[in-house]
Amino acid sequence: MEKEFDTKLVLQGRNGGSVSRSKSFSFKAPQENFTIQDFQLGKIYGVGSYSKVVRAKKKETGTVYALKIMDKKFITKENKTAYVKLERIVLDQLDHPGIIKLFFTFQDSFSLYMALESCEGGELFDQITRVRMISVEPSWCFDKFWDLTYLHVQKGKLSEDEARFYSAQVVDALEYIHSMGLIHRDIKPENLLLTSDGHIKIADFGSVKPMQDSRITVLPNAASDDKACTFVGTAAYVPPEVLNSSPATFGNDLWALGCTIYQMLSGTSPFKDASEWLIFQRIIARDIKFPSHFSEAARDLVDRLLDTDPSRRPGAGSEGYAALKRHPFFMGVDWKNLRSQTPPKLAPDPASQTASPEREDAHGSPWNPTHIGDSSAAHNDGHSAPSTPSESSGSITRLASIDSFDSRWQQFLEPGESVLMISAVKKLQKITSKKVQLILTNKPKLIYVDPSKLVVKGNIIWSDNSNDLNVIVTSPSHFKICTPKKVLSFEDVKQRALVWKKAIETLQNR
Ligand SMILES: Nc1ncnc2c1ncn2[C@@H]1O[C@H](COP(=O)(O)OP(=O)(O)OP(=O)(O)O)[C@@H](O)[C@H]1O
Repeated sequence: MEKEFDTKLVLQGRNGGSVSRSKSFSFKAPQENFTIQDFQLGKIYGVGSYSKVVRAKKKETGTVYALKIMDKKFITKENKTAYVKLERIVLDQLDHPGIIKLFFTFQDSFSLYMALESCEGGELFDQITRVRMISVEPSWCFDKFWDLTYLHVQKGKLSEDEARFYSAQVVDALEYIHSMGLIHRDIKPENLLLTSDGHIKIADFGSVKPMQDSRITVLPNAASDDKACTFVGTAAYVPPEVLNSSPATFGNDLWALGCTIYQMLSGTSPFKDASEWLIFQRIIARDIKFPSHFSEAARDLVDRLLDTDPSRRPGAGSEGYAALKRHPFFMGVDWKNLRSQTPPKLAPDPASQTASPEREDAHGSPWNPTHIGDSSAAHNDGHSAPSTPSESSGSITRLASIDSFDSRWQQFLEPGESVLMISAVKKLQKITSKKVQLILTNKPKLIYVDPSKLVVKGNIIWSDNSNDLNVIVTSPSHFKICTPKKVLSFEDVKQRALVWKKAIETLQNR
């Protein structure tokens, strides 16, 4: 697949229209002849819809990279080739301290590998939601079993100073991305990564859209789709005009920035609901509630960024980013020296405090890469790399978006059936717990699936009657699904226990 990058170029000229010419294109980040055996693999940083990102130390040099591993067959099957090519070529040409750097790529028969700058600080999402020892929340303590959990109450949001620091760095990087004629289209706290010293880097250019006058060289077949009825990105951050099939603009990212700042300050995205459909209704109705602790400046900035008219969002008008940067929320920000400012202290990942990053993944066991690379005996069909959610997927929960919906779960649906809510959760037993994918569909059907073996482990018998099916929330992340025959306990690390309850009840009362 990489060879195709070497073919004919399409250069998109500044004055619109595209110019095509034949030329061998040389990447800044070279295509190397490395193999996966040249790296010592460590923990899994994260799992995307078509990739797995792993900490990888080059044995020869000791340099640590974030290796984005993509299964060729899966990418082809899912028609993601254009997205992968575009991400590769865009990252190759971007050069900004606030953007993940691509160092080199390589491939083998099964996988494509991108060696990215590693962000040891994890996702901004985790900084927002990370568990901290703060206080006991008495109202949640009615279940003795969970008492210990409540000694570790989540702070769940950032201070305004922290949010200002991070959002200024995002604004700075976004200004650069937009100045290059690119729309990122998937700005959200999961794609804002932190270096070990706490600075922000924008990642995941898999949804990027070059504008007509982009300064980026785009290769044939690498431009992402612009089909009227689909959107790329993630449901909760998608702007209303995209739902109305308007063409993409820089304003799309500014809306997502508004949602992200709201989330930093409140702990949740502004448009939250039990299903994509309900989220879209809220977005279209611009149904925003501002928590009372928001300062006047924060509220005003978010309110303006979430303007239904994309051209009125600060940063999108004729004044460009100057209008955004001089907003009172950013008062005191030294825009020229952002990267030399002292970042907020990172809340540590509890799992990594006992684990050495080279040797252990986030759950305390070394990642076994048997399913990747040419030399792998286990990799006989090429389907397993990104298509298995992995042992770390418990922390990669997200609502499905139309475009990024993970096709793995489609096999559990009948024709015409669609997913209303899906989470990687832990099914809690007396002393053990098991990672499962909990899936609620419009049938209605409520099942949980073993994410590694991709087999249904349980079918919770549906009833519209709350006497036969009800959900008891015992904490922000813990809930029990009760049927006359049994009570099943789950933990959703992304604290969506109430969302699950609401989703099930909404469906019962439809
Ligand atoms: N350079 C990096 N350093 C550390 N972790 C990373 C890095 N790049 C990605 N990750 C982690 O891996 C996850 C998946 O990566 P990425 O978002 O690029 O994959 P994707 O398949 O494009 O995802 P998506 O489903 O959002 O399209 C990220 O959310 C992040 O947690």
